Amino acid sequence: MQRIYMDNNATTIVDPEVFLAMEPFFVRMYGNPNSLHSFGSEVKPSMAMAMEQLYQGINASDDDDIVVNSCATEGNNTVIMGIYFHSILGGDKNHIITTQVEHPAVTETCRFLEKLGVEVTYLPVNEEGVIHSDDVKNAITDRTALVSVMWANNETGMIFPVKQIAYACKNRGVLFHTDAVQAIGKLPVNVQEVPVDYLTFSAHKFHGPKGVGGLFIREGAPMVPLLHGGEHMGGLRSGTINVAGLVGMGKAMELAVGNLDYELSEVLRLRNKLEDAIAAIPDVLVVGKRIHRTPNTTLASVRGVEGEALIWDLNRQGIAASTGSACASESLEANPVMAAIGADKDLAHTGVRFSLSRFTTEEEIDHVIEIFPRVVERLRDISSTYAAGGGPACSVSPEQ
Ligand SMILES: Cc1ncc(COP(=O)(O)O)c(CNc2co[nH]c2=O)c1O
Repeated sequence: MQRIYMDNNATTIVDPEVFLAMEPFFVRMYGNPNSLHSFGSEVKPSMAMAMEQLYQGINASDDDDIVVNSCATEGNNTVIMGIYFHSILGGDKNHIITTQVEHPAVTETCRFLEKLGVEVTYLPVNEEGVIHSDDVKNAITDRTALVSVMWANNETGMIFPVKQIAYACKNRGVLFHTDAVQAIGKLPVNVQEVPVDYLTFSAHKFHGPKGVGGLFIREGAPMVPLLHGGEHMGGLRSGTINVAGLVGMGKAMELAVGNLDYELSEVLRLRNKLEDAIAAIPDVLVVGKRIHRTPNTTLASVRGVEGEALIWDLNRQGIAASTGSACASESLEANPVMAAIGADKDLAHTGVRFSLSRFTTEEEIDHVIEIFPRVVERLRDISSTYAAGGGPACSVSPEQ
């Protein structure tokens, strides 16, 4: 059976060019870059080139730092815990601002700090799943140590007003972190235009390898390492660097930026073609206006069909998608994003997310368009909660 991968916000295929770039560093040039002998020194030029690709990819200046780590979860933890040690434990601040729809790598780190006495504001989102920059302005106090707001949401694809938020923080002298995992390779990310202090990303979200990520640190922004040990990354992150991963991430960044026009045209067209077909099904609503979303993502609420049942049935048909619900069962927690946007109790368990990539083909989209309505109809026929015409799923209707 032909399998179709539509879950690129979870992880992506490694671009073949990336794999080729990495291969030598597993089998021929495998030295530890910290070693003084030739096995160590011979890998340094390739590492330097990869770092340059990362700097160019987000338009970072030479005075800024990019710390290579294992993933965005590590990067998010490093920023938030580092601010705790620097500005809260070691300073007169005690407040962090974030949103209700951040990835758990941000929200769970904040919840951990609340146990240590830190005050955290989780800004609510509107029916589209985003906040307004004024929400941040109004939440900042003289005790605020950090604002952390994602560039784009992994479940809805909704894009946050990070430029306005960055300037609002700058004007109040508050440090700003953005989790850019779902923006790199889908949107232009330029840290000269958006004055963030910290920015995190993960290679496996833009066709690089799993297990390597990056943390951008603006010149002058305080940094307390999460991992201590040997002298690596200038003392900002101990641990022998993943040379092959860094080389792969650099190449992936170069390709991601180079394919941005394709992402914003062809991937967008294929996503919209799929979304139009999904939105045409009765009692199905797509979350968020397209103009405010990343070009590859669709989150749909399918009244009367639990998200988990939907993705399992799609999986049986060879189609890999993900649920917008953390889990579908009534007895388990509804998806915080769906709950946050005001979806009613039933709808909070019915989300299905499709996320495309530059490797998604028109034939694959046409196949999903053919299969998806049949899956919905089959599951609704056996649904105990669905009656046709059950009314709109939530307040947001699909927009062009
Ligand atoms: C916005 C965002 N931040 C951080 C992470 C964590 O990245 P990691 O540390 O490399 O794992 C993810 C992964 N998001 C998803 C992982 O699976 N489905 C997703 O939507 C994410 O989407």
